[in-house]
Amino acid sequence: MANSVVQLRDVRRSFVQGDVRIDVLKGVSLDINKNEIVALLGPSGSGKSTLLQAVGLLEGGFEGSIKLDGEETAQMDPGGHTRIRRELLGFVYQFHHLLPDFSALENVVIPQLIFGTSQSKAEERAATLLTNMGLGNRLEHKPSKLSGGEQQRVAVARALANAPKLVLADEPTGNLDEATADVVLEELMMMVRDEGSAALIATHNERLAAKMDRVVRLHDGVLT
Ligand SMILES: Nc1ncnc2c1ncn2[C@@H]1O[C@H](COP(=O)(O)OP(=O)(O)OP(=O)(O)O)[C@@H](O)[C@H]1O
Repeated sequence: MANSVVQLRDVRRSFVQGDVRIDVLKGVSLDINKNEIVALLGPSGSGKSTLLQAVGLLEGGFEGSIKLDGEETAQMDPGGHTRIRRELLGFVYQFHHLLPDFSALENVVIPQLIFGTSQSKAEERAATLLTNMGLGNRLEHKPSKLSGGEQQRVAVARALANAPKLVLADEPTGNLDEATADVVLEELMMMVRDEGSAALIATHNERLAAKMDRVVRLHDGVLT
């Protein structure tokens, strides 16, 4: 479908260890439209991270069809997956994973340089994104000089640096106190909307999920 950034059909994933087999995803189908922000809820261990890994092309071992921006990724080689991750996707994790020796600005510049953007354009965009996240006066600060919420804002700016069509976020505010989590999530959603991206955001927080465009729930290996 022309309007869908994500189209999953009957995605399955099992883990086998010794005699034990766990069927985590038992036939997940999902469409996410351009500009749509979808909350992914489900109890601990229900497979939210596993599903994000499938959509993020971060691991193999999945069955079914995973179309991203209309392209079938299931039979692609790892080079194709790397290209799609770079061109289409942005990631935010529960822990920021910023580069500790680099400033906030540099953390948002570096992925753009890897993408092939010029230094000056990358710096300009990084400054704009960080300013929009309320960090205009913290550009030169290293992560250790920033609070948890500020670090996560930098991680959001970094995820959006290459203008991804889809942001995948795994418990992006799970490590923050309630008030900060609310603000950072609002900002993440605002930035995703401003950038014209879509997002799939795994969370345990029903209240925050209710602020998104749509809620899907993983239960017993399928989405409801
Ligand atoms: N590499 C692996 N090998 C074996 N089992 C795995 C592996 N990765 C995940 N699992 C299992 O798959 C199930 C789903 O895990 P997953 O991390 O996707 O759940 P989740 O919904 O994200 O959980 P949480 O909310 O606690 O982060 C769990 O039972 C987990 O133990």
